Amino acid sequence: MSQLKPMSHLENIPPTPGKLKMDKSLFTNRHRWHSSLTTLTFWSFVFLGLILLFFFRAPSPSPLPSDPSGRSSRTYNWGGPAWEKRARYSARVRSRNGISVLVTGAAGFVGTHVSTALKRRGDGVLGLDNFNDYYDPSLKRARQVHLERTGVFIVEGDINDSALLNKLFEVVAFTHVMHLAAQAGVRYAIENPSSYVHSNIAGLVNLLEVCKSANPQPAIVWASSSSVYGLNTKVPFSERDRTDQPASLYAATKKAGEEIAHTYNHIYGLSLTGLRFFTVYGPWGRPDMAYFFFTRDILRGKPIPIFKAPNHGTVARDFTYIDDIVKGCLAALDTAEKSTGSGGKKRGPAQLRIFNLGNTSPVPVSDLVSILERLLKVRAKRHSMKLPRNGDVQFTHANISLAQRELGYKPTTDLQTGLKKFVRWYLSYHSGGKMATG
Ligand SMILES: O=C(O)[C@H]1O[C@H](OP(=O)(O)OP(=O)(O)OC[C@H]2O[C@@H](n3ccc(=O)[nH]c3=O)[C@H](O)[C@@H]2O)[C@H](O)[C@@H](O)[C@@H]1O
Repeated sequence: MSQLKPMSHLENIPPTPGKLKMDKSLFTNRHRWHSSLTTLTFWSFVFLGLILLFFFRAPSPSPLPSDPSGRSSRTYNWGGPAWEKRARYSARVRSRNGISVLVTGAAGFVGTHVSTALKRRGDGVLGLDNFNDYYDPSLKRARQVHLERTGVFIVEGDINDSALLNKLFEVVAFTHVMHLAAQAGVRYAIENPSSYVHSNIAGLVNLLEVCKSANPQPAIVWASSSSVYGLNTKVPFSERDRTDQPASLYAATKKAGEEIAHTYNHIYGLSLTGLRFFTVYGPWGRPDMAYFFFTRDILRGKPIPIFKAPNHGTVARDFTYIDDIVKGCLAALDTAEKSTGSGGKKRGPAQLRIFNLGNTSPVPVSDLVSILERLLKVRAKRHSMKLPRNGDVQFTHANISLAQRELGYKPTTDLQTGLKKFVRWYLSYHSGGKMATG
C-alpha cells in the first residue's frame, strides 16, 4: 500500500496562486505539461523502485501459514536430486523386518536418541527439524553432527510445511512416523504462547493431514506429556485419570493433541500412539530443563532457585532417564498396528493408544540438587522460592502398568545413576569434547 502514497500525494498538491496566473499562456501550459511529465516520470521511477525493492527483499514465497510466533518466517532449502538421494539413503531399511521411520524433531533431545537407536538396529531413519532457537541451536547442530556420523540425515524444515511433508512421503514410503517435534517447556508458554499453538497444534494437524493422505498411511507414535495430568491429585497418575485441568498452555496443547489424535484415528483410520513422557533427562538434554541449568549454575557459583509448594509440601518429579524413554519409544513403534485407511479414507477401525512413560519413583527437586552437588563436588547456592503459578505443577508420579503390559516397558535407571551419566556428558561437551557420547 505504501507504494501508492507518492501518487496520491501528488494528486493532492493544491495548485499555487502563481501557477494559476501562468496557466493562461500556451508556453507556460506546455512548460507545465513538461514539468508534470518530469514529476510523473520521477514518481513512476520511485514507485517502480519501491516495487523492485519489495520483491528483492521479501523471502521467496513460503507455503507456510502466517505464524505469529515468528517460527516459520525462516525459509529452508530442500529438494533436488542430491537431496532426494540423501533422504532415500538415510531412510533405507538395512535389517530384516526393519521399519522406515520419519523422525520429526530429530535434532531435539529425545529425537536424537531415538533416531540413533533406530539406526543402530538397522531401521531406516530420516530426520526432520526446524532448528529453531528456543534454546541454543549450536547444541542441536552438535546433535546433528552426531547423527550424521550414525548415518541419519536431518532435513531442515518445519512440520507446518505441507509441501515439504508431501515431498518426503513422495520420496520415501515411511511405515512409521515418530513425531517428536514440539514446542516444549511449561514456563515459556507465558512468554510465547503462539509458538505452542504453531508447533503443537497447527503442526500436528498438518502432519496428520499429510499422513492421512499418504499411501500407505504410516503408523504414528508421538510425544504427549505428563503435564496433561495438570492439577490431578490422584497419584500415581494413571492413563484413566482426568486430564481436563491443564496448568499451562503447554499442557493444554498436548491435551489438545490427544483429542486431535482421536479425531484422525476415528475419521481416517490412522494408527496413533501418544506417549506421556515424565520429565526426561540425560546426556544431550535440553538446557531449559532444571537439571541442566542447575548443573550449569552450580558450576558457575550462581544461585539455584528451588521451588517450594505454598503448603510447605514437596515439589517433586518422576524424573525418567532417556535410555528408558528410548526403549519405550521403540516398543511403541514395534507394537504399533498398521493404519487402516488409504487415499484419505478409513477402511476399518485402527489402533489408538496412550501410555505413561515414567520412572514410578518421584524425587524432590531439593534431592536432585543434592545429587548434583555430590557429582559436581560443588556446593549449590540454594535459593528457596514459592512455586510460581506460571505452569508448574507440584508433583508428578507415573503409574506405568499399562506400558509394562503392552510395551514391556520397564525403566531401570534411578536418578543418581542417570545424573552421573548426564554430568559426565555435560563436562565432556563443555570442555570442548563436543563428540561426547551418551
Ligand atoms: O514431564 C513432562 O511432561 C515435562 O517435563 C518437563 O517439565 P518439568 O517437569 O516442569 O521439568 P523442569 O522444568 O526441568 O522442572 C523440574 C522440576 O524443577 C522445578 N524447578 C524448575 C525450575 C526452577 O528454576 N526451579 C525449580 O525448582 C520444577 O518445579 C520441577 O519440579 C519438560 O520441560 C516438559 O517439556 C515436559 O513435557
